[in-house]
Amino acid sequence: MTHAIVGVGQMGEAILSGLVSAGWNPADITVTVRRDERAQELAQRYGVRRVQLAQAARHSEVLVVGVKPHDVARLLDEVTNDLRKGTVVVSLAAGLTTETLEEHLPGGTPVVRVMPNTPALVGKGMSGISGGRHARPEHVEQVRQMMAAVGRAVVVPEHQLDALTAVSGSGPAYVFYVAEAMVEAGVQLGLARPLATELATQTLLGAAEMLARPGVHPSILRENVTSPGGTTAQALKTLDDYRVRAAFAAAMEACRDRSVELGEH
Ligand SMILES: NC(=O)C1=CN([C@@H]2O[C@H](COP(=O)(O)OP(=O)(O)OC[C@H]3O[C@@H](n4cnc5c(N)ncnc54)[C@H](O)[C@@H]3O)[C@@H](O)[C@H]2O)C=CC1
Ligand SMILES: O=C(O)[C@@H]1CCC=N1
Repeated sequence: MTHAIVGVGQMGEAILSGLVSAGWNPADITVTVRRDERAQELAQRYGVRRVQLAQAARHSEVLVVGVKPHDVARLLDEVTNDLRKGTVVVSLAAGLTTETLEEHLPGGTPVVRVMPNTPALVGKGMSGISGGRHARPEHVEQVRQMMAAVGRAVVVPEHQLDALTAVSGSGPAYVFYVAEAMVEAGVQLGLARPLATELATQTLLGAAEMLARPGVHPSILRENVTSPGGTTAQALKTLDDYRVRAAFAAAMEACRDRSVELGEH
């Protein structure tokens, strides 16, 4: 019995890489990909075996569906006749509800919806997890353990997954966006690009580690950097003048709404 990943793109590979780095035996993981070169690449990089979709459906304990939301229904329809009774189907797709997923699978199939993020690649992922109608607590726990191997994983009521997507699923992109903005601004100020990149990256890394310590709050950490009448106060006032906080609220609301919309089709 294996864990199968069907559709190994950005997110599927991040989870695969995280699991192998966490010590999972590659022999226990199969991948289903369309292109031969991709199969060879994944075999070389992680030591995993490629299987056809029907075989993944027949022999896996957990089948992770890592294709784009609009490809999920077609894939589940293809899988449904071969699916082993008891296989837990895991969807990574933004928006798609467990109810929709269940409609494309044999009655009684345990379905677990996961909203991961790409830092799973480096073992620092953050996943939200919800079980469908036929997922028993042990199925949800099995998936939680898989995602906990590549970072942190929380079980949440399904209606919260759209909002969770806006914070952690899409969140790494906001951080990369901030990193880009800081690097470009540093270059504008006359710093060489490699130096600006090193300064911004190490600053984000250090700040994130400080945030992750128990009992701290972002507001206190920010205050600790902000000397009265000093440089940071000027920078933060300018961010407020540009309504960056409001922009985050609007961006994350749009993200949540798009997740809901993806689930409606
Ligand atoms: N990229 C991210 O940061 C996150 C993505 N997700 C979700 O993960 C899923 C995948 O997203 P990405 O990895 O970004 O997309 P991607 O486009 O990088 O990967 C999807 C992969 O599925 C493959 N594929 C499509 N149909 C297939 C089939 N029938 N058989 C085998 N392979 C097939 C494609 O060739 C591609 O490699 C999406 O549903 C997305 O909503 C969730 C959280 C974060
Ligand atoms: O942009 C997307 O739709 C996916 C889901 C969360 C992150 N990436």
